[in-house]
Amino acid sequence: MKKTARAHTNIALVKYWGKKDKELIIPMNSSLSLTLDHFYTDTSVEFKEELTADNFSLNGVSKDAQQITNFLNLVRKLAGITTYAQVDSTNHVPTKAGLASSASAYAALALAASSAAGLTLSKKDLSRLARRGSGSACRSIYGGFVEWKMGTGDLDSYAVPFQEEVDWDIRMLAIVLNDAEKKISSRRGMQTVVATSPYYPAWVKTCHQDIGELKEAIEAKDFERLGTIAEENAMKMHALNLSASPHFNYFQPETLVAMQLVEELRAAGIPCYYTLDAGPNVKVLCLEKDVAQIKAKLAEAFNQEQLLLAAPGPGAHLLA
Ligand SMILES: O=C(O)C[C@@](O)(CF)CCOP(=O)(O)OP(=O)(O)O
Repeated sequence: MKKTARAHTNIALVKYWGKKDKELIIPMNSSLSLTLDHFYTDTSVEFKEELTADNFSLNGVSKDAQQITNFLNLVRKLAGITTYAQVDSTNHVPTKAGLASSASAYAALALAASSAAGLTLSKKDLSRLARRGSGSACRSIYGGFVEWKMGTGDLDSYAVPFQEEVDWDIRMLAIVLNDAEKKISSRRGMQTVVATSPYYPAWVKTCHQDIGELKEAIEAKDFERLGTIAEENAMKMHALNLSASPHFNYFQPETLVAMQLVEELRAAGIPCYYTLDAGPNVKVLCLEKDVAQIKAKLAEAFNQEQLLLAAPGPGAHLLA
């Protein structure tokens, strides 16, 4: 039976940037993210006896299905089936531009594939399954503020909702600088820093502290504190990249221009903070009431269609 699921991407405020176990995708530290409404993936899966291999299409274009097959093998094992599947995915996320399209993609695939295979997984087990596709995907099973508890292995490394109903006018304004493929994949980037950055042990320690303080800031609705923690955590993550060997970074000239404009806005009294992932895009954390002024300032360097506004979004759910 064909099943279709929708999952939204999430942006980490305390980042996942390094694996303890590459095969099972166990992280070196816990992370905490905000699921967004604007960017999502719709994926349908149908297991069909007549297929002789898995078929995969992305945005209507047939793609290599190897990664999908590796993931579906986990589902087939759980369900005790050997049938191949037709998988069709539509991404409403600028692909591979650091907007974590893999997060929404694998969360939607986990839900659609497990449902189509006749499984009714708990959200915990759905999060564990999504994690095997892409680490950050385990957080997109839930909406709002979500914590990925690092755990020690496959059984206890999964996301839990921290605050699914966000009654706060917090917004994320993504400045899409370049929706081309990013230079260094997240997978390769984090592998390099774990192996070579002298700052890596300090990163793990600081994330543990940041998560505790971030939770306090969310509970207190202290936006300045939340923004400061998120912005500084992102900079610490990118410091790992700059201190790796070979060093690398995801910045483009426009990335620094965007960061500077946000700093000028803050100096003018508008609370807004930036975060960056494995791409040149800058995401501005702000409050609904300040969006117009922030967009006006960013217009100094970017046109309006580059500015994508997102609010807190829902967890993964079946559409059909
Ligand atoms: O989302 C975050 O916590 C921070 C990042 O987005 C980068 F800034 C990491 C995303 O890594 P992902 O694509 O999940 O890696 P995978 O497990 O190797 O597939």
